[in-house]
Amino acid sequence: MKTLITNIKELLQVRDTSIDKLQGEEMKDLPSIRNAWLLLHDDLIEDFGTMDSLPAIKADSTIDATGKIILPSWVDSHTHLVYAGNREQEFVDRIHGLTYEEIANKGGGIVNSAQKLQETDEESLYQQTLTRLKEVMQLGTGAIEIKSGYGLTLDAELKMLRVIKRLKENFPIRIKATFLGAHALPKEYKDRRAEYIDEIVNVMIPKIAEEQLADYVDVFCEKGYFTVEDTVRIMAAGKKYNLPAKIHVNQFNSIGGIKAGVENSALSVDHLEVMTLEDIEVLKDSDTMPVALPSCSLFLSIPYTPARDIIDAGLPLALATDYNPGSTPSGNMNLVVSLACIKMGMTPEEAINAATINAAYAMGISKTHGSITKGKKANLILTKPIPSYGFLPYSFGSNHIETIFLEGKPIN
Ligand SMILES: N=CN[C@@H](CCC(=O)O)C(=O)O
Ligand SMILES: [Zn+2]
Repeated sequence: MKTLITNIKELLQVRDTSIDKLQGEEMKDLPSIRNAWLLLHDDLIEDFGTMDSLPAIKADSTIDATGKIILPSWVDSHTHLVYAGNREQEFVDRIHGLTYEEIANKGGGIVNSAQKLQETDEESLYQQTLTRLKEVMQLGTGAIEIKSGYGLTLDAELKMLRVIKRLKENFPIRIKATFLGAHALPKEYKDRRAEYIDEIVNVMIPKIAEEQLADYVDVFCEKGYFTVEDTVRIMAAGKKYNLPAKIHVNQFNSIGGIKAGVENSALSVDHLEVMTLEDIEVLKDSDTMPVALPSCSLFLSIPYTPARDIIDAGLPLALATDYNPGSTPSGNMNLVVSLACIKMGMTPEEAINAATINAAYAMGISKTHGSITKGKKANLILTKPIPSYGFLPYSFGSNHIETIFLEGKPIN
């Protein structure tokens, strides 16, 4: 099946050779072709060029994209899409003055979600999650990482990971699963944190690896949650089972999680709202992708990741939503791209690079996703008629998407 798209006002993020990631100055450049054509063959990008050099192509269908822009679909490399119910009450508690930390200390937060999830059967959890997945696909997300971490028992963590596996099987979106057993200390392990880490390392990771339910491991490395030492133990256990790390670090405090992540070849270090000069220094010359989650900063009223300091130091940066019931009940990558420009001083070019090619790197799929490159997946956003690509982050809160193509097929 061949689909030809013609008269594209601008085809964005065109890369002739597949690149892995962009860093520092490179992020300022967003290569594009104006007045372009694009040919899709089954699920892949076959070819593209300028309209004045359009060859004779026998396509099964042709789409005229006059006035419209095409870019690779968003890649959301950090989400907690599987959860039960919601935490609306905590939202209201915060409006009344309680902090995220105070809510967690009185039994709310992650353990609250864990209790709800433990009481929810797998089918209901699957149904609740697929509603969210369909929603983010309509918002232009064409690849997504999904974490466990609201189970906190072997059975409940397996239940979450099985839901992710079913989603992988049933939807055209690319999904990677991350095991986040160390998201919060379960109540039953109060004052026995080392024993919970033992359970994660000796029981949960081997079982999950045996059932091939995860691609990565994660830890919430933060004061009051898990220490750098715990994080290192879990990353080492993950490595043994071929599960690289993607970790939560520096959300509220800088405690050395970034250094530990880099030393253990973490694929990404995520959150980074609180960064020291040393944290930035340690990321230089590493293969670890820093990931910012600006809609979490918006929702919790906490600092935004210092994108300028990171990029101006020559580092790469990726953007993701962090979609979860507590700190970010939104999976809208369009909003994330806008916030990156409005609140983090990123240019539209930097933000789009961060939400496509660098985000693909952060979930280990930059060979197949994140740019318009021959042979990559035909996962695309076709916009409505808009004046320019800068209009996407500028005109925040509006939906500029006309059609989403996943694996070469329109899904809306
Ligand atoms: N910070 C840790 N985990 C999630 C929030 C989890 C929750 O509050 O339910 C995050 O990335 O923001
Ligand atoms: Zn998160």
